[in-house]
Amino acid sequence: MSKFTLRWGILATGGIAESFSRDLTVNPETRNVNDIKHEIVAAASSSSADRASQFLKKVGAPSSAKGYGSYEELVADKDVDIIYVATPHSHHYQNAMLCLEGGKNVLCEKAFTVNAAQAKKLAEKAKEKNLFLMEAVWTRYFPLSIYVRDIITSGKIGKVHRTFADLSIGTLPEDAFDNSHRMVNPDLAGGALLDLGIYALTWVFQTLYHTQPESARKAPTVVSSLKKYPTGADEMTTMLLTFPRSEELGGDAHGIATTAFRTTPDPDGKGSAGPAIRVQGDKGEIQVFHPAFRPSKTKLVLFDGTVEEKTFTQPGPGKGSGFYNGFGDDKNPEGEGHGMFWEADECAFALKEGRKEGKYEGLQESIVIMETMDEVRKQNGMTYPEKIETTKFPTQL
Ligand SMILES: NC(=O)C1=CN([C@@H]2O[C@H](COP(=O)(O)OP(=O)(O)OC[C@H]3O[C@@H](n4cnc5c(N)ncnc54)[C@H](OP(=O)(O)O)[C@@H]3O)[C@@H](O)[C@H]2O)C=CC1
Ligand SMILES: O=C1OC[C@@H](O)[C@H](O)[C@H]1O
Repeated sequence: MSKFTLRWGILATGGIAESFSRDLTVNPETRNVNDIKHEIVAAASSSSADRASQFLKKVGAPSSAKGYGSYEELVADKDVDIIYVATPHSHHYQNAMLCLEGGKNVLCEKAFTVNAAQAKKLAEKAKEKNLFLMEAVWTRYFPLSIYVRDIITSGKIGKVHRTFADLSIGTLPEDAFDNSHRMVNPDLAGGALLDLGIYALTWVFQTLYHTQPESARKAPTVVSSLKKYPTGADEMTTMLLTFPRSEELGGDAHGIATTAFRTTPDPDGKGSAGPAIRVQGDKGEIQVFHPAFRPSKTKLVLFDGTVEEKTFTQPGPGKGSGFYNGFGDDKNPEGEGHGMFWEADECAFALKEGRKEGKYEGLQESIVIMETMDEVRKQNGMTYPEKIETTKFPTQL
Protein backbone atom coordinates (compact mmCIF):
# COMPACT_ATOMS: atom_id res chain seq x y z
CA MET A 1 0.00 0.00 0.00
CA SER A 2 1.44 3.43 -0.86
CA LYS A 3 1.50 5.73 2.13
CA PHE A 4 0.45 9.37 2.26
CA THR A 5 3.56 11.38 3.19
CA LEU A 6 3.16 14.66 5.04
CA ARG A 7 6.19 16.93 4.60
CA TRP A 8 6.79 19.10 7.65
CA GLY A 9 8.49 22.44 8.16
CA ILE A 10 9.33 23.34 11.77
CA LEU A 11 9.07 27.02 12.66
CA ALA A 12 11.33 27.73 15.70
CA THR A 13 13.87 25.51 17.40
CA GLY A 14 13.02 25.62 21.12
CA GLY A 15 11.99 22.94 23.60
CA ILE A 16 8.64 21.85 22.21
CA ALA A 17 9.84 22.04 18.60
CA GLU A 18 12.40 19.43 19.62
CA SER A 19 9.87 17.12 21.32
CA PHE A 20 7.45 17.36 18.42
CA SER A 21 10.11 16.82 15.78
CA ARG A 22 11.52 13.78 17.58
CA ASP A 23 8.01 12.33 17.69
CA LEU A 24 7.72 12.87 13.92
CA THR A 25 10.67 10.51 13.49
CA VAL A 26 8.87 7.68 15.34
CA ASN A 27 7.54 5.13 12.83
CA PRO A 28 3.70 5.42 12.82
CA GLU A 29 3.47 1.61 12.54
CA THR A 30 4.60 1.42 16.20
CA ARG A 31 1.16 2.87 17.05
CA ASN A 32 -0.70 0.81 14.44
CA VAL A 33 -0.99 3.70 12.01
CA ASN A 34 -0.16 2.15 8.67
CA ASP A 35 -1.31 4.48 5.91
CA ILE A 36 0.62 7.70 6.54
CA LYS A 37 4.22 8.85 7.02
CA HIS A 38 5.79 12.03 8.36
CA GLU A 39 8.93 13.61 6.94
CA ILE A 40 10.77 16.63 8.30
CA VAL A 41 11.92 18.53 5.21
CA ALA A 42 13.00 21.85 6.79
CA ALA A 43 13.29 23.92 9.95
CA ALA A 44 13.77 27.63 10.54
CA SER A 45 15.29 29.58 13.38
CA SER A 46 14.86 33.33 13.80
CA SER A 47 18.44 33.49 15.09
CA SER A 48 20.48 31.69 12.39
CA ALA A 49 20.47 29.05 9.67
CA ASP A 50 23.23 27.29 11.57
CA ARG A 51 20.98 26.90 14.61
CA ALA A 52 18.26 25.43 12.38
CA SER A 53 20.72 22.95 10.86
CA GLN A 54 22.01 21.90 14.30
CA PHE A 55 18.41 21.42 15.39
CA LEU A 56 17.66 19.17 12.41
CA LYS A 57 20.68 17.01 13.24
CA LYS A 58 19.72 16.81 16.91
CA VAL A 59 16.16 15.62 16.24
CA GLY A 60 17.23 13.01 13.69
CA ALA A 61 15.78 14.66 10.55
CA PRO A 62 16.95 13.29 7.17
CA SER A 63 20.27 14.79 6.00
CA SER A 64 18.42 16.35 3.02
CA ALA A 65 16.35 18.57 5.37
CA LYS A 66 17.09 22.29 4.93
CA GLY A 67 17.94 24.71 7.76
CA TYR A 68 16.80 28.32 7.29
CA GLY A 69 17.78 31.47 9.18
CA SER A 70 14.36 33.12 8.80
CA TYR A 71 10.74 32.04 9.04
CA GLU A 72 10.01 33.69 5.66
CA GLU A 73 12.42 31.33 3.88
CA LEU A 74 10.69 28.32 5.43
CA VAL A 75 7.29 29.55 4.24
CA ALA A 76 8.69 29.97 0.71
CA ASP A 77 9.96 26.36 0.56
CA LYS A 78 7.90 24.55 -2.12
CA ASP A 79 8.60 21.14 -0.56
CA VAL A 80 6.88 21.97 2.72
CA ASP A 81 3.21 20.88 3.03
CA ILE A 82 2.52 21.98 6.58
CA ILE A 83 4.28 24.18 9.14
CA TYR A 84 4.36 23.51 12.88
CA VAL A 85 4.46 26.86 14.73
CA ALA A 86 6.41 26.43 17.99
CA THR A 87 7.10 29.99 19.14
CA PRO A 88 5.82 31.64 22.38
CA HIS A 89 2.09 32.54 22.56
CA SER A 90 2.82 36.19 21.74
CA HIS A 91 4.15 35.21 18.31
CA HIS A 92 1.54 32.63 17.20
CA TYR A 93 -0.75 35.09 15.41
CA GLN A 94 2.02 36.77 13.40
CA ASN A 95 3.78 33.48 12.60
CA ALA A 96 0.66 31.51 11.69
CA MET A 97 -0.63 34.40 9.54
CA LEU A 98 2.73 34.53 7.74
CA CYS A 99 2.36 30.80 6.93
CA LEU A 100 -1.26 31.08 5.78
CA GLU A 101 -0.54 34.15 3.63
CA GLY A 102 2.30 32.13 2.09
CA GLY A 103 -0.09 29.27 1.22
CA LYS A 104 0.97 26.79 3.91
CA ASN A 105 -1.19 24.54 6.08
CA VAL A 106 -0.58 25.18 9.78
CA LEU A 107 -0.46 23.33 13.08
CA CYS A 108 -0.04 26.05 15.74
CA GLU A 109 0.98 25.42 19.35
CA LYS A 110 -1.34 26.24 22.25
CA ALA A 111 -2.53 28.70 23.40
CA PHE A 112 -3.70 29.23 19.80
CA THR A 113 -3.36 33.02 19.95
CA VAL A 114 -3.29 35.78 22.57
CA ASN A 115 -7.02 36.54 22.16
CA ALA A 116 -10.15 35.44 20.30
CA ALA A 117 -9.98 38.29 17.76
CA GLN A 118 -6.66 36.93 16.51
CA ALA A 119 -8.01 33.36 16.42
CA LYS A 120 -10.98 34.50 14.30
CA LYS A 121 -8.68 36.29 11.84
CA LEU A 122 -6.56 33.15 11.41
CA ALA A 123 -9.67 31.01 10.88
CA GLU A 124 -10.96 33.48 8.25
CA LYS A 125 -7.60 33.50 6.46
CA ALA A 126 -7.41 29.69 6.42
CA LYS A 127 -10.91 29.55 4.94
CA GLU A 128 -10.13 32.21 2.33
CA LYS A 129 -7.01 30.34 1.25
CA ASN A 130 -8.60 26.85 1.57
CA LEU A 131 -5.86 25.73 3.96
CA PHE A 132 -5.79 23.39 6.95
CA LEU A 133 -5.41 25.08 10.35
CA MET A 134 -5.41 23.42 13.78
CA GLU A 135 -4.48 24.38 17.34
CA ALA A 136 -1.90 21.91 18.64
CA VAL A 137 -3.73 20.72 21.74
CA TRP A 138 -2.00 17.33 21.57
CA THR A 139 -3.94 15.85 24.54
CA ARG A 140 -7.21 15.87 22.56
CA TYR A 141 -5.80 13.27 20.14
CA PHE A 142 -4.56 10.77 22.77
CA PRO A 143 -6.26 7.35 22.87
CA LEU A 144 -6.88 8.15 26.56
CA SER A 145 -8.95 11.23 25.65
CA ILE A 146 -10.87 9.27 23.03
CA TYR A 147 -11.62 6.63 25.68
CA VAL A 148 -12.88 9.26 28.17
CA ARG A 149 -15.10 10.93 25.58
CA ASP A 150 -16.50 7.52 24.58
CA ILE A 151 -17.30 6.73 28.22
CA ILE A 152 -19.31 9.95 28.35
CA THR A 153 -21.17 9.61 25.05
CA SER A 154 -21.95 5.92 25.72
CA GLY A 155 -23.92 6.98 28.81
CA LYS A 156 -21.83 4.76 31.11
CA ILE A 157 -21.60 7.43 33.82
CA GLY A 158 -25.16 8.61 33.12
CA LYS A 159 -26.01 12.21 32.42
CA VAL A 160 -22.90 14.31 33.02
CA HIS A 161 -23.40 17.30 35.32
CA ARG A 162 -19.96 18.48 36.34
CA THR A 163 -16.23 18.35 35.52
CA PHE A 164 -13.39 19.39 37.85
CA ALA A 165 -10.02 19.89 36.13
CA ASP A 166 -6.72 21.04 37.63
CA LEU A 167 -3.45 21.57 35.85
CA SER A 168 -1.05 23.00 38.40
CA ILE A 169 2.64 22.21 38.41
CA GLY A 170 3.96 22.49 42.00
CA THR A 171 6.82 24.82 41.06
CA LEU A 172 8.07 27.95 42.81
CA PRO A 173 8.12 30.44 39.94
CA GLU A 174 10.78 32.64 41.63
CA ASP A 175 13.18 29.68 41.52
CA ALA A 176 12.16 28.16 38.20
CA PHE A 177 11.74 31.18 35.92
CA ASP A 178 13.48 34.51 35.64
CA ASN A 179 11.10 37.34 34.80
CA SER A 180 11.91 37.18 31.09
CA HIS A 181 10.90 33.49 30.87
CA ARG A 182 7.94 32.76 28.61
CA MET A 183 6.01 31.25 31.57
CA VAL A 184 5.79 34.59 33.41
CA ASN A 185 6.70 37.28 30.88
CA PRO A 186 3.70 39.38 29.72
CA ASP A 187 5.59 40.41 26.56
CA LEU A 188 5.47 36.73 25.54
CA ALA A 189 1.81 36.36 26.73
CA GLY A 190 3.04 34.33 29.69
CA GLY A 191 1.13 33.26 32.78
CA ALA A 192 -0.57 30.15 34.11
CA LEU A 193 -3.86 30.74 32.28
CA LEU A 194 -2.63 30.68 28.68
CA ASP A 195 0.12 28.15 29.26
CA LEU A 196 -1.42 25.62 31.69
CA GLY A 197 -5.03 26.70 32.31
CA ILE A 198 -5.69 25.88 28.68
CA TYR A 199 -5.36 22.17 29.59
CA ALA A 200 -7.80 22.44 32.51
CA LEU A 201 -10.15 24.14 30.04
CA THR A 202 -9.42 21.43 27.49
CA TRP A 203 -10.72 18.80 29.90
CA VAL A 204 -13.78 20.85 30.80
CA PHE A 205 -14.57 21.54 27.13
CA GLN A 206 -13.85 18.09 25.77
CA THR A 207 -16.12 16.49 28.39
CA LEU A 208 -18.98 19.01 28.62
CA TYR A 209 -18.97 20.78 25.23
CA HIS A 210 -17.32 18.61 22.59
CA THR A 211 -19.36 15.52 23.62
CA GLN A 212 -22.59 17.28 22.57
CA PRO A 213 -23.80 17.19 18.94
CA GLU A 214 -22.13 20.07 17.08
CA SER A 215 -25.42 21.90 16.48
CA ALA A 216 -26.22 21.86 20.24
CA ARG A 217 -22.90 23.27 21.50
CA LYS A 218 -23.26 26.65 23.21
CA ALA A 219 -20.54 28.85 24.68
CA PRO A 220 -20.41 28.78 28.50
CA THR A 221 -20.79 31.71 30.85
CA VAL A 222 -17.83 32.22 33.17
CA VAL A 223 -16.99 33.64 36.58
CA SER A 224 -13.38 33.63 37.63
CA SER A 225 -10.69 34.71 40.01
CA LEU A 226 -7.05 35.32 39.14
CA LYS A 227 -3.97 36.01 41.23
CA LYS A 228 -1.15 37.98 39.64
CA TYR A 229 2.57 37.34 39.79
CA PRO A 230 4.84 40.42 40.19
CA THR A 231 5.45 40.53 36.41
CA GLY A 232 1.71 41.16 35.86
CA ALA A 233 1.03 37.72 34.37
CA ASP A 234 -1.17 35.35 36.40
CA GLU A 235 0.23 32.67 38.70
CA MET A 236 -3.11 31.14 39.78
CA THR A 237 -6.49 31.23 38.07
CA THR A 238 -9.80 29.49 38.78
CA MET A 239 -12.82 29.47 36.48
CA LEU A 240 -16.40 28.34 36.99
CA LEU A 241 -18.06 27.69 33.65
CA THR A 242 -21.77 27.03 33.11
CA PHE A 243 -22.58 25.18 29.89
CA PRO A 244 -26.16 25.62 28.68
CA ARG A 245 -27.38 22.12 27.76
CA SER A 246 -30.66 20.45 26.84
CA GLU A 247 -32.81 18.71 29.48
CA GLU A 248 -32.19 15.48 27.56
CA LEU A 249 -28.50 15.79 28.50
CA GLY A 250 -29.32 16.67 32.10
CA GLY A 251 -29.59 20.44 31.72
CA ASP A 252 -26.86 22.97 32.46
CA ALA A 253 -23.48 21.52 33.43
CA HIS A 254 -20.72 23.06 35.54
CA GLY A 255 -17.03 23.01 34.71
CA ILE A 256 -14.45 24.03 37.32
CA ALA A 257 -11.07 24.64 35.72
CA THR A 258 -8.10 25.70 37.81
CA THR A 259 -4.39 26.25 37.32
CA ALA A 260 -1.49 27.39 39.49
CA PHE A 261 2.29 27.36 39.60
CA ARG A 262 2.81 26.66 43.32
CA THR A 263 0.37 23.83 44.03
CA THR A 264 -0.14 20.47 42.36
CA PRO A 265 -2.88 17.84 42.36
CA ASP A 266 -0.08 15.26 42.62
CA PRO A 267 2.22 16.27 45.53
CA ASP A 268 3.96 12.87 45.90
CA GLY A 269 4.17 12.15 42.16
CA LYS A 270 2.36 8.84 42.71
CA GLY A 271 -1.26 9.88 42.40
CA SER A 272 -1.89 9.41 46.16
CA ALA A 273 -3.78 12.71 46.39
CA GLY A 274 -6.35 11.49 43.88
CA PRO A 275 -7.27 12.44 40.34
CA ALA A 276 -6.61 15.79 38.66
CA ILE A 277 -9.79 15.53 36.60
CA ARG A 278 -13.20 14.21 37.66
CA VAL A 279 -16.08 14.00 35.20
CA GLN A 280 -19.23 13.35 37.20
CA GLY A 281 -22.50 11.90 36.02
CA ASP A 282 -25.60 10.56 37.76
CA LYS A 283 -24.35 6.95 37.51
CA GLY A 284 -20.71 7.51 38.44
CA GLU A 285 -17.57 9.26 37.33
CA ILE A 286 -14.51 8.94 35.13
CA GLN A 287 -11.27 10.20 36.68
CA VAL A 288 -8.01 11.18 34.97
CA PHE A 289 -4.72 11.50 36.84
CA HIS A 290 -2.08 14.26 36.66
CA PRO A 291 -0.65 15.67 34.47
CA ALA A 292 -3.66 16.91 32.51
CA PHE A 293 -1.45 17.63 29.47
CA ARG A 294 -0.05 14.08 29.26
CA PRO A 295 -2.11 11.79 31.46
CA SER A 296 -1.58 8.03 31.43
CA LYS A 297 -4.05 6.75 34.03
CA THR A 298 -7.86 6.73 34.32
CA LYS A 299 -10.30 5.30 36.85
CA LEU A 300 -13.97 4.61 36.25
CA VAL A 301 -16.04 4.49 39.45
CA LEU A 302 -19.75 3.71 39.20
CA PHE A 303 -22.64 3.86 41.68
CA ASP A 304 -23.10 0.09 41.18
CA GLY A 305 -19.65 -0.61 42.66
CA THR A 306 -17.72 -1.01 39.40
CA VAL A 307 -14.13 0.25 39.61
CA GLU A 308 -12.00 0.02 36.44
CA GLU A 309 -8.47 1.43 36.24
CA LYS A 310 -6.69 1.81 32.92
CA THR A 311 -3.13 2.75 31.97
CA PHE A 312 -2.25 4.23 28.59
CA THR A 313 1.43 4.25 27.63
CA GLN A 314 2.77 6.25 24.70
CA PRO A 315 4.21 3.91 22.07
CA GLY A 316 7.82 4.77 21.40
CA PRO A 317 11.03 4.02 19.64
CA GLY A 318 12.51 1.67 22.24
CA LYS A 319 14.25 1.49 25.57
CA GLY A 320 16.14 4.49 26.80
CA SER A 321 14.57 7.28 24.81
CA GLY A 322 13.24 10.09 26.95
CA PHE A 323 12.06 13.27 25.40
CA TYR A 324 12.20 16.81 26.78
CA ASN A 325 8.87 17.70 28.32
CA GLY A 326 7.64 21.28 28.61
CA PHE A 327 10.11 23.35 30.57
CA GLY A 328 12.34 20.38 31.19
CA ASP A 329 11.74 19.01 34.68
CA ASP A 330 9.97 15.83 33.77
CA LYS A 331 11.16 13.24 31.30
CA ASN A 332 9.06 10.56 29.66
CA PRO A 333 9.19 7.06 31.11
CA GLU A 334 11.84 4.94 29.42
CA GLY A 335 10.99 3.70 25.98
CA GLU A 336 7.96 5.89 25.44
CA GLY A 337 7.39 8.45 22.74
CA HIS A 338 6.29 11.87 23.89
CA GLY A 339 2.77 11.54 22.45
CA MET A 340 2.76 14.49 20.08
CA PHE A 341 2.58 12.11 17.12
CA TRP A 342 -1.18 11.63 17.60
CA GLU A 343 -1.89 15.26 16.67
CA ALA A 344 0.63 15.03 13.81
CA ASP A 345 -1.22 11.94 12.55
CA GLU A 346 -4.48 13.89 12.68
CA CYS A 347 -2.93 16.56 10.42
CA ALA A 348 -1.91 13.86 7.93
CA PHE A 349 -5.35 12.20 8.01
CA ALA A 350 -7.04 15.57 7.51
CA LEU A 351 -4.87 16.53 4.55
CA LYS A 352 -5.23 13.06 3.04
CA GLU A 353 -9.03 13.29 3.37
CA GLY A 354 -9.25 16.94 2.30
CA ARG A 355 -10.42 18.19 5.71
CA LYS A 356 -9.40 21.71 6.77
CA GLU A 357 -9.77 21.38 10.55
CA GLY A 358 -8.93 18.99 13.37
CA LYS A 359 -11.49 16.32 14.19
CA TYR A 360 -11.41 16.62 17.98
CA GLU A 361 -11.12 20.40 18.24
CA GLY A 362 -12.22 22.48 15.31
CA LEU A 363 -11.54 26.19 14.90
CA GLN A 364 -14.93 27.22 16.29
CA GLU A 365 -14.09 25.42 19.57
CA SER A 366 -10.60 26.95 19.71
CA ILE A 367 -12.26 30.37 19.29
CA VAL A 368 -14.81 29.74 22.07
CA ILE A 369 -11.96 28.72 24.38
CA MET A 370 -10.02 31.88 23.50
CA GLU A 371 -13.20 33.90 24.19
CA THR A 372 -13.44 32.21 27.59
CA MET A 373 -9.85 33.17 28.42
CA ASP A 374 -10.46 36.73 27.14
CA GLU A 375 -13.41 37.00 29.53
CA VAL A 376 -11.34 35.68 32.46
CA ARG A 377 -8.62 38.25 31.75
CA LYS A 378 -11.24 41.01 31.41
CA GLN A 379 -12.93 40.08 34.71
CA ASN A 380 -9.57 40.26 36.46
CA GLY A 381 -7.87 43.17 34.69
CA MET A 382 -5.06 41.19 33.06
CA THR A 383 -3.91 42.71 29.78
CA TYR A 384 -0.94 42.11 27.52
CA PRO A 385 0.99 44.76 25.56
CA GLU A 386 -0.99 46.10 22.59
CA LYS A 387 1.58 44.91 20.04
CA ILE A 388 0.86 41.27 20.94
CA GLU A 389 -2.93 41.74 21.32
CA THR A 390 -3.28 43.41 17.90
CA THR A 391 -4.71 41.72 14.82
CA LYS A 392 -2.66 44.01 12.57
CA PHE A 393 -0.47 41.91 10.29
CA PRO A 394 2.40 42.28 9.86
CA THR A 395 3.46 43.74 13.19
CA GLN A 396 7.13 43.67 14.15
CA LEU A 397 7.48 41.98 17.58
N1 LIG B 1 2.35 20.89 23.81
C1 LIG B 1 3.15 20.92 24.84
O1 LIG B 1 3.29 19.99 25.61
C2 LIG B 1 3.97 22.12 25.07
C3 LIG B 1 3.68 23.25 24.36
N2 LIG B 1 4.42 24.37 24.53
C4 LIG B 1 4.06 25.54 23.74
O2 LIG B 1 5.07 25.70 22.75
C5 LIG B 1 5.38 27.08 22.55
C6 LIG B 1 6.87 27.30 22.75
O3 LIG B 1 7.28 26.82 24.02
P1 LIG B 1 8.77 26.27 24.27
O4 LIG B 1 9.21 25.46 23.13
O5 LIG B 1 8.80 25.66 25.61
O6 LIG B 1 9.56 27.65 24.29
P2 LIG B 1 11.12 27.90 24.03
O7 LIG B 1 11.41 29.19 24.67
O8 LIG B 1 11.89 26.70 24.41
O9 LIG B 1 11.21 28.05 22.45
C7 LIG B 1 10.55 29.06 21.74
C8 LIG B 1 11.27 29.31 20.44
O10 LIG B 1 10.56 30.31 19.73
C9 LIG B 1 11.46 31.10 18.98
N3 LIG B 1 11.27 32.52 19.28
C10 LIG B 1 11.03 33.47 18.35
N4 LIG B 1 10.91 34.66 18.91
C11 LIG B 1 11.10 34.50 20.23
C12 LIG B 1 11.15 35.39 21.35
N5 LIG B 1 10.94 36.70 21.22
N6 LIG B 1 11.38 34.87 22.56
C13 LIG B 1 11.56 33.55 22.73
N7 LIG B 1 11.54 32.67 21.70
C14 LIG B 1 11.32 33.14 20.46
C15 LIG B 1 12.88 30.65 19.34
O11 LIG B 1 13.29 29.78 18.30
P3 LIG B 1 14.25 30.30 17.11
O12 LIG B 1 15.33 31.11 17.75
O13 LIG B 1 14.73 29.07 16.51
O14 LIG B 1 13.42 31.12 16.18
C16 LIG B 1 12.69 29.83 20.60
O15 LIG B 1 13.62 28.81 20.70
C17 LIG B 1 4.44 27.84 23.48
O16 LIG B 1 3.30 28.16 22.75
C18 LIG B 1 4.07 26.83 24.56
O17 LIG B 1 2.81 27.05 25.14
C19 LIG B 1 5.50 24.39 25.38
C20 LIG B 1 5.84 23.30 26.12
C21 LIG B 1 5.06 22.07 26.05
O1 LIG C 1 2.05 22.83 27.15
C1 LIG C 1 2.67 22.64 28.18
O2 LIG C 1 2.63 21.42 28.75
C2 LIG C 1 3.65 21.01 29.60
C3 LIG C 1 4.07 22.11 30.53
O3 LIG C 1 5.15 21.69 31.28
C4 LIG C 1 4.45 23.33 29.70
O4 LIG C 1 4.80 24.41 30.51
C5 LIG C 1 3.30 23.75 28.87
O5 LIG C 1 3.68 24.77 27.98
